[in-house]
Amino acid sequence: MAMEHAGIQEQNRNYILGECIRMIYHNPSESFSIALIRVIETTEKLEEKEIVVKGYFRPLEPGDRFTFFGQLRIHPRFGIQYDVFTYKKELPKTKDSLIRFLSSDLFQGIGKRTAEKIVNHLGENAIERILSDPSVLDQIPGFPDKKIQSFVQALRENQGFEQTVVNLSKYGIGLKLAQKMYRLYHEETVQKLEEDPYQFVFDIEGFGFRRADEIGSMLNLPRNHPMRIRAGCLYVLHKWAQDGHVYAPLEQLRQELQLLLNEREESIRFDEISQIITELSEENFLVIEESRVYMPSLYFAEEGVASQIKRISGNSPETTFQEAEILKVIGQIEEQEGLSYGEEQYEAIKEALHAKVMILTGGPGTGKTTVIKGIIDAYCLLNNIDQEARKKEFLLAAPTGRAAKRMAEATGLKAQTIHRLLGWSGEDEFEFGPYQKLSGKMIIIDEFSMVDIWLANQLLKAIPDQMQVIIVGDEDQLPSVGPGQVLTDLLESGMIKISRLKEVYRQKEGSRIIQLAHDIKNDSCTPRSLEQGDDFVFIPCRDDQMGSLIEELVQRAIDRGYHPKDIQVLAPMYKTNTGIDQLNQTLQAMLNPKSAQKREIFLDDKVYRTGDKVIQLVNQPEKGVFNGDIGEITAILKQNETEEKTEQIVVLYDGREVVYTRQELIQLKHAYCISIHKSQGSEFPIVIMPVLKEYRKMLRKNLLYTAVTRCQQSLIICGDREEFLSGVMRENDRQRNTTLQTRMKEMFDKNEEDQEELSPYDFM
Ligand SMILES: Nc1ncnc2c1ncn2[C@@H]1O[C@H](COP(=O)(O)OP(=O)(O)OP(=O)(O)O)[C@@H](O)[C@H]1O
Repeated sequence: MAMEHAGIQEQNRNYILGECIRMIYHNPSESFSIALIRVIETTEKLEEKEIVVKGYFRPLEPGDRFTFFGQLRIHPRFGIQYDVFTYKKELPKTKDSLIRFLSSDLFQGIGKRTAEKIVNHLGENAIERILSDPSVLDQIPGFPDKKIQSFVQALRENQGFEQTVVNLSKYGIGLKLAQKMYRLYHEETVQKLEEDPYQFVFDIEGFGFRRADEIGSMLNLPRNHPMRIRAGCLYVLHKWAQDGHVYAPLEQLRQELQLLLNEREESIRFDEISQIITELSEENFLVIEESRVYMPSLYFAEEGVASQIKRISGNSPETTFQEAEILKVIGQIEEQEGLSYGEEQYEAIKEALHAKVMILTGGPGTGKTTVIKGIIDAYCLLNNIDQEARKKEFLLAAPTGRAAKRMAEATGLKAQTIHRLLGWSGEDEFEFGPYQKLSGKMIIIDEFSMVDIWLANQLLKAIPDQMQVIIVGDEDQLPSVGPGQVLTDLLESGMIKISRLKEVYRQKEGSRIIQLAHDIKNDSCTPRSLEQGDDFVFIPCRDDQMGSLIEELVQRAIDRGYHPKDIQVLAPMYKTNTGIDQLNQTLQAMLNPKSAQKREIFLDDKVYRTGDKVIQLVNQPEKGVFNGDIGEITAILKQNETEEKTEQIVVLYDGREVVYTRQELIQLKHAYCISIHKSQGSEFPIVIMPVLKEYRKMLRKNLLYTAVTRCQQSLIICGDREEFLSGVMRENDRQRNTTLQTRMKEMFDKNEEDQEELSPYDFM
């Protein structure tokens, strides 16, 4: 930000005027470029005659002259480079060069004579004059309107973005953000910004209220301008949603807003703020209910979840069974599976057979997956459903690909991500919803703690009246990334049948991992919980020793016969000294070092090579890969080796190959170490988990619980014992502002008082 604001005083900034020798790299999707230039003139302390420039700019042609404004940096591997903040194409300045430029191939239909006329009439800054007011061309004799139009268009295309970049840099806006803005408003970007900088807070991700506010000040917009207060209000509300809340308390919203708006000792009054909040609610930009303020999409999603659950619960299951019949089939299944269900497990299966909507909950290893399989088997035996029909009658889904895969492995049936099940298009559209419902007899959704209020609403809307719904999850896991705490609220609403599993089955004999998980859950973690066991060890270690300790631990696991993909390092933060990024570099160098046999491809400062373990960062339903999927780069193909004549990177996910273009590489990250948030819904044989002082602000009960419960066989926590013990005592961020519990009660009470009344949300 400090650097971006340097753009405001362009005159005083250091620059390099240079001529492009050649492009080294260009990523079209982000317009990220690296080029080698010859230095013509510079104010930087630079002795080199050639330098690599790097930043978000379009590809340059050899010979193009630009002035680059930026900062010199020493790259650890590539030496001295120039990080470009903004740049300016050097327009031809002399009369002759201007005529040559305007009559070049860039501008169809402009010959030398017309170019001369333009320059004679408009002078040496003809281009700037035409761009700021194309009507100046009316003065040119013999220049027909049609030709003017196409010329101005071509000139704008050629100069527009660069011109916009230069103008935006006066407001401290860097190239990357300028590109996003330009994509939306093209040549009108600067005009739009100068009319209403606050609008961009909502239009453009990464354009914060504070930035808008600074620009507002530069434009001398009054500080109590309604646009400013409105943008501030929605901004504060968005922040609450980003923190997981469904609503903000009105009083707190007002106070935060007043603080935000009066940071520079303005005196925007409470009543002015209240007035704007009322207006926004009248215009449906927000919803006020009693003393709570909601973004409309969140308000309606909550209403939707409550009303859909009421709708689905309103019917009875198609068939019911006698206890004796159930006992008989359970006996059969127990024999077949070679186990004996515990009391709670048996009750859970029985409840599920008869419930319209039920939640199956319990900590790790309590048998949730075993019970899911039991429910399906019992249902099929009781209803005479054969193996083929099973595939149609049960819908199995989970929020992540990994969790869905585990369900599929456990049940032998197809399981998919919720997004895929609902036919998500990749935009905001779903194939299945209120007008086209899913079909089948029963839906089972695992890892429900990860489902936010928006997705829960979307899912429930698509469930037909007759379908039985089994929601499975552990409320002590991290809450959903998106707003809401749907699982917790549904559990506490008292309106849904719940089967709680408490007895632990996994590694029953002396598993320290499971013991530790339960100690965390029950707030009874002490130094004894960290004592060594067959499957657990805590290794004390200083922050600065962590990198080499983790290398050593990984090496030891490999020596014991584990494959690197079975070993997962989990950490909470990306950018710290021993953050995820740094650990990935260390582990990549150790597990998949550079070699003549391995191809490489660079993205920004990262190198990806064949054999690298990578994680997918976003949902890509059309390719069948989802956020959190982990795979391995199996091939890197050059342009001339592919039919499409593009560079390609092939990643293998559980036996399935997915092809990425170079532009799509930003969807991947190295996965030797991944974030605990991204590990939700996955399990790994060996988990190594650093716990350091530098992670302190992230260390919380539910984060550590989630990490510990990802481990199947061996858990190694290393670092600071005190940080771990105080982290597990730090209350998790479960206290999210939501009203789902109340809505469930209201909705169900309404049902009892007036069975016939339908809520408008039944149709949403
Ligand atoms: N009644 C039982 N008798 C014997 N073993 C059992 C029983 N129930 C579960 N198990 C075993 O305990 C282990 C954990 O069970 P399961 O995977 O179903 O639990 P879970 O609650 O789904 O765990 P997680 O959420 O951690 O994946 C499995 O190895 C399973 O075979």
